[in-house]
Amino acid sequence: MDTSSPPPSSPTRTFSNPPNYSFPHHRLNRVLRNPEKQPIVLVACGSFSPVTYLHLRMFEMAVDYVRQNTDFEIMGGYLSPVSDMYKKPGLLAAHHRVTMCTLATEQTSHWLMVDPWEAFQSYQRTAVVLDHFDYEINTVLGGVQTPDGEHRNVRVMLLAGSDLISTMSEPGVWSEEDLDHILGRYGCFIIERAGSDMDQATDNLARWRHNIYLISQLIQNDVSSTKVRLFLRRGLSVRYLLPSPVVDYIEEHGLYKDEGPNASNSNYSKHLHHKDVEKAKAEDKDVIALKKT
Ligand SMILES: Nc1ncnc2c1ncn2[C@@H]1O[C@H](COP(=O)(O)OP(=O)(O)OP(=O)(O)O)[C@@H](O)[C@H]1O
Ligand SMILES: NC(=O)c1ccc[n+]([C@@H]2O[C@H](COP(=O)(O)O)[C@@H](O)[C@H]2O)c1
Repeated sequence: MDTSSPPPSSPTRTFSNPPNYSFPHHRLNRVLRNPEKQPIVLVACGSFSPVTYLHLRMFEMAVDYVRQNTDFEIMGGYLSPVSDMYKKPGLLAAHHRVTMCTLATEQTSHWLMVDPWEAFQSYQRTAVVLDHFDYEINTVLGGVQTPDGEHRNVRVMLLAGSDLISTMSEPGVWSEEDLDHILGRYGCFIIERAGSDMDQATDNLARWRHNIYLISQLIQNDVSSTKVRLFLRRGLSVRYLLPSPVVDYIEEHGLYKDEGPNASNSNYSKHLHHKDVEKAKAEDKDVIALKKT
């Protein structure tokens, strides 16, 4: 899939919703605690196949960073699982991924939510996904209020790992207009990821530096969905790497026993990111190590 085709500008954007869709906002905080702060919402886009504790930890790391280093106040956090049309290897059907994310957020967090908007329709670029959040929160819901009842617009911000941000310097993956839209208009928090150099990842994004917040992982965690899928294929335990309800769901439905529908997807591999090549190499090494045991 060519993920870099040029966007329409957001003011004229119209959004197509999946059938029976309604924007989840049951945990969105609608009143700022501190009127001096700028209200923000965190959005993590990804495969979440399956969701891991690390995906959830990213939000908690962002909370600590925001409190200690910024004048933002976080009003809510969303996981936005990608569409099946993304056709990434290992991508399980959207209904399973959305259910696992919902189990994880509803049962282990009191503030995170899952938005199934992009999951249940054609592929939507990240710039469009952020516009959708902006539209739902600021236009449809009318933003948030200060304790005195004054209206405030919420700033939508992307939350991502440094591997994702490093793909922003790879030709053909993101369009320049989308980068300007995502990093110029919205901004992002980048979580350090083992094996991905944060400085290198952001070197080519210098013009948007003021909108890019780098968050170091003080406790290193390199759990990835790829490794979890590998373990499951090999019949190894993944308990305590993922929330228990997610492990139970995987077991009940016998998920990830084989490589999945997009295992040798040449369409995706045309745009295979550098990080995926590295992951595939690491996975090969892990398979060899596991075979020896
Ligand atoms: N260990 C990690 N450290 C930092 N960020 C991470 C980590 N794992 C995932 N992320 C981030 O979480 C977001 C969602 O990622 P995604 O679901 O595609 O995860 P993934 O674990 O990289 O998946 P896969 O292994 O299938 O490629 C991305 O922004 C990704 O960079
Ligand atoms: N041009 C784009 O909008 C673009 C390009 C690459 C990845 N992404 C997004 O990044 C997320 C994670 O992708 P990967 O799992 O391939 O790293 C997905 O939600 C995907 O839609 C968006």
